[in-house]
Amino acid sequence: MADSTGSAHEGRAHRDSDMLSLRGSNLDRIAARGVSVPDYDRSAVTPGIVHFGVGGFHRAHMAMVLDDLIAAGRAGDWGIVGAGLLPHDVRMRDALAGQDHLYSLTLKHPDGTRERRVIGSIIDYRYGPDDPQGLIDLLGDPRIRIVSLTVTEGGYNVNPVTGEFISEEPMVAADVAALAAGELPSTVFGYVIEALRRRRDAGVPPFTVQSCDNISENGHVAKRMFGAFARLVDPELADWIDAHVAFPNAMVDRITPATTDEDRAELREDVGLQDAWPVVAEPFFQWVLEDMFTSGRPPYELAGVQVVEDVRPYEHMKLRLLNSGHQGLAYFGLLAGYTYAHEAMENPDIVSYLRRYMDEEGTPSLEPLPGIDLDGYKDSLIERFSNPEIRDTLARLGAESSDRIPKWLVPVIVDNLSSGAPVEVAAAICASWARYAEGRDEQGAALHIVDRYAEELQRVAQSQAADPLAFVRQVQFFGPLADDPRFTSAYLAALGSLHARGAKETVRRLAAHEEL
Ligand SMILES: NC(=O)c1ccc[n+]([C@@H]2O[C@H](COP(=O)([O-])OP(=O)(O)OC[C@H]3O[C@@H](n4cnc5c(N)ncnc54)[C@H](O)[C@@H]3O)[C@@H](O)[C@H]2O)c1
Ligand SMILES: O=P(O)(O)OC[C@@H](O)[C@@H](O)[C@H](O)[C@H](O)CO
Repeated sequence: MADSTGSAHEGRAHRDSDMLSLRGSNLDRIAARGVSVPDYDRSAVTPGIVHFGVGGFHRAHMAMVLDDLIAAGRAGDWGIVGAGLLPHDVRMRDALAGQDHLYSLTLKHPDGTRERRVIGSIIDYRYGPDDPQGLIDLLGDPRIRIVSLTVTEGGYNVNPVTGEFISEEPMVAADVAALAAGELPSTVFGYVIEALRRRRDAGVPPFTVQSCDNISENGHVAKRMFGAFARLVDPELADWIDAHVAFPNAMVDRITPATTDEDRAELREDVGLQDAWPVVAEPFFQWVLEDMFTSGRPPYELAGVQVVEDVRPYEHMKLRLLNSGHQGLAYFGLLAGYTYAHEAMENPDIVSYLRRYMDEEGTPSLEPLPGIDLDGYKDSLIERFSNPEIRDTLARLGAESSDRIPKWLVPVIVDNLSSGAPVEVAAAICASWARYAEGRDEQGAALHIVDRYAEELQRVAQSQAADPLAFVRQVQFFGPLADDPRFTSAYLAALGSLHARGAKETVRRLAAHEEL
């Protein structure tokens, strides 16, 4: 395995004349500066995986695992070809193309230590619109045995109320029409389904579709959504996919904030390395993966992946404690005037209120987790959220809330209402989203809401002075919660307190179990 090199973040200034650009021919010189580099022959690595959605997370997680395995001589035929479909993906195409598809990964420890390495497992990158036929041909190549995804929660096109595929989504409808007319696709659904059709017709075994997104039962969701798209195109193909293509479930975990210019500058100053798009992440890593693959898989377990029969309990633990905990941090934190996750975690009331959510509401909604030290897990979440080096922004955690709250937090509330467990803190988190969606902070400054439904959310939130339940009556996000008095009484108390007393005092009361 390629060892990562630990070093303190020294702030040592490298001069411009000293600067190394990241490319294959510079790897020895980069290694001499204490950064571990791929010590395998990258030209001998052949493609086995096409990954859609090469962002920060894929490069901090799955691509690192493949880099470890290739370095260990166990996955030379599992090189990754990245694929991007959205207009902004040209930036990733150009950044990677300019550096032989290499990039650096920096793990930031809470004590300021950095572990830096160069990852070599991404061997090529295709931006779909440049050459759709080329991408389809690649997906049809028998060497490609896995198509993996980090296309975000919204990328699966699920109607949050019905759980069904949104077939009228314009890009999707256009792709269904394109495939019916024998034209090339443009969405991930179109590429994957058309490639599977071609493989079936050519007698090439199908690839596995391996989701790495933060969605409960992500494999099942992917199977249903890709299946629904296929059914719109060709019901027989849909039946064949249903019978022959594996969609394993997975729980994935590593906090990976968006890369900043400071991260690029730190790399130049500390190492003298010029990387167009480095990745930074926390040291913690977890990947629990269902062992269900259509055409083989890399020996993931040799690189620290937990390959198991049933992922669901782990997924629920993570989505309902970590990701819902992030939602608990984001809106209260932003309203209280914090910018970074670790800054908000310096407020002991925020820590206690989050712990109350995890202990009293997240935990009772979980199924038994034999062999898991749940208290230790929750302690570690508090530590991870508090890591001052990660500089994860509350804005990142609070973006696309309409994809996150319904998938992570609403299920906790629904389960607890049916089991009789408490929902006060989860209802307060919903209220913090509603208050945040009004678009003004407590000083009256504008909040920049990043959400594909931002306009509608803001319009509804601004009507809640007159109609305080308006926000949770949006059934597309909250289902029938507005009809349950146990939920609405807690929600209204929290929303009223946020308006009357502000976020910090509301959190203090929640932490202290005081009336709102
Ligand atoms: N960042 C983390 O801490 C983290 C941790 C665990 C899991 N994840 C999962 O990974 C996902 C991506 O996170 P990231 O930090 O890499 O984000 P990112 O913004 O860096 O990358 C997201 C990628 O997905 C692509 N994408 C988005 N919508 C798409 C669509 N409809 N079709 C095709 N491609 C689409 C984007 O173009 C981009 O390439 C998250 O949404 C989450 O599900 C992230
Ligand atoms: O990236 P998202 O959209 O799934 O959600 C934001 C964060 O909660 C998430 O990225 C966590 O950092 C991550 O799930 C940790 O593994």
